[in-house]
Amino acid sequence: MAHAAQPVADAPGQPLALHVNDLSVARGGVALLEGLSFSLTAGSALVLRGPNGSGKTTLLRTLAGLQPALAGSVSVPPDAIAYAAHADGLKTTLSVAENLRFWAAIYGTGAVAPAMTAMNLTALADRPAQNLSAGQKRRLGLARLLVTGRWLWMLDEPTVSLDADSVALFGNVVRAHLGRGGAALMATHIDLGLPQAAVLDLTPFKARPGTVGADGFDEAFL
Ligand SMILES: Nc1ncnc2c1ncn2[C@@H]1O[C@H](COP(=O)(O)OP(=O)(O)OP(=O)(O)O)[C@@H](O)[C@H]1O
Repeated sequence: MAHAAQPVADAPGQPLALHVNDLSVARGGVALLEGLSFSLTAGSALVLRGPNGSGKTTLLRTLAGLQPALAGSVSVPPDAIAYAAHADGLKTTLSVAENLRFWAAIYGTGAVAPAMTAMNLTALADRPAQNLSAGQKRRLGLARLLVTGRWLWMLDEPTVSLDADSVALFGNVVRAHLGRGGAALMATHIDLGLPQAAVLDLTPFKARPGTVGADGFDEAFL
């Protein structure tokens, strides 16, 4: 019987760590990955690799709590995770600074100015998000990570639309996050220049053909 991944709190006094055990994930009623186990500790990064359609986004969505797992356990609850998806999720009529203040209020943090500085947004602080270029929107979506105060970042192709300088800027942001004891799990084809990053190839965890995933889960609002 399929069941959702069970969040398990990290043991008190232990360093922050993500432990994924025997996880199976599906999308659209088709099982994609099965028997996946890995760990990610504070201060480190893990890059997901696998061909298009192999399930990198599906795995990140599952860990972030946007869809249930078919089986397995995840040691970190979704509310410890900051997820930067393909979509930037901006409030289009709010300015850059207002977007960040909005999220900072949601997450209970206040550090908007450093987030704008880190992603080179200060000069754009008063511009409505709907008037930003694609790369500027992406910079704002990524700056949001900094105001979440969450230690575990999950990044789905974070560098899409970014120019070389912005990729380097974001690499610095992730490095600083790791240096503060954060961690990052990411699907990316671009080298962010993270010496701490390990690679997890999802190919060996491809679900057997014909394996049927959970059905009837409504993704319409996710
Ligand atoms: N909303 C959806 N409904 C049904 N199937 C979907 C949906 N979204 C994605 N899929 C399918 O799920 C599979 C895994 O997609 P996913 O986006 O997780 O792969 P990926 O490894 O991130 O791919 P890419 O490298 O192209 O970004 C693909 O076959 C895709 O067509």
